[in-house]
Amino acid sequence: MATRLASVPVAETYKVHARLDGVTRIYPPRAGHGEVHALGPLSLDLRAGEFLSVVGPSGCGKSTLLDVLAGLAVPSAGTVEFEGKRVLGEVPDGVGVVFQEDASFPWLSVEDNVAFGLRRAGMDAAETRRRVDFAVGFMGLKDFRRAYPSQLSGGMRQRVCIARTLVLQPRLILLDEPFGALDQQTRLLMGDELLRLWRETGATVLLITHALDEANLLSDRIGVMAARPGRFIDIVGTGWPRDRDSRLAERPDFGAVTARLWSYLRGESLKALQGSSPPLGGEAR
Ligand SMILES: Nc1ncnc2c1ncn2[C@@H]1O[C@H](COP(=O)(O)OP(=O)(O)OP(=O)(O)O)[C@@H](O)[C@H]1O
Repeated sequence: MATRLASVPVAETYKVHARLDGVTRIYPPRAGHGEVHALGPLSLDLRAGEFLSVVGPSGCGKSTLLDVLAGLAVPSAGTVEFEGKRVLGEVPDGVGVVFQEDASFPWLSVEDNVAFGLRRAGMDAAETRRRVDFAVGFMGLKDFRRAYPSQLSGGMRQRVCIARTLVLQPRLILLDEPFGALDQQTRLLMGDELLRLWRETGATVLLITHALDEANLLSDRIGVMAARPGRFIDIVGTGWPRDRDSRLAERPDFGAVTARLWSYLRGESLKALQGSSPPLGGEAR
């Protein structure tokens, strides 16, 4: 039986884990540019314990959606809730965020990087050690715990960043293109790691990605966004088993889901390139 980081899997406690309701985000004008209507109106119910990916053309508002859900950006209209409480301008307890860029601190060893957030929060040394040991072992970094980021590959540095989020015992994990800078093979292996993390912690996961195959492989549902301002065109359910891994791509029915995603995105990507988009409803529940 695998060790769970969260003591009770979220799916046993909540049905809807996080909710965006009629959310828009408009960036104010800045030097030489008018305001930017980046997002919405958009609604989404994130189901407890699911793995949901979001895909969409470049600049359609995916990162803005994640920032608003994480409490890192305040919506211009609409509401955001996590575990039934309003999210108001700060990352709620229980939410962990992983970004694309290598956010490890180069002057700290792997274990000090992983312990950083816990120490800053004033956690006692014994509990910090227990959690760091678990996260370092879970992410396959045991032999590198005293190494510095400059001594690690890009994939391993990204493991450090995930371990740093994992020690916070997040019940909702938000990832913004976490594997964007990695080569294809490392990306596939990291995808398998992420699936294992999702299964064994029982957390809810929302992943932003450009890679349609990655979204297909990893997800229970895939939200497809229209060109800016980002709204959902559709939420595609994959129906894949929970104990999936990258071998899923060998199934004959795998390609049909990716093809469906691409059929949506082809037109939207062209619109994004041409700088226009049609009015859409934006409801996805
Ligand atoms: N701070 C800001 N001020 C003004 N406009 C912004 C700001 N941040 C983002 N934008 C604009 O909002 C739109 C959505 O940006 P966002 O980064 O959310 O899109 P994205 O889908 O994540 O893009 P990509 O796929 O290229 O990473 C873009 O047109 C972007 O230029």
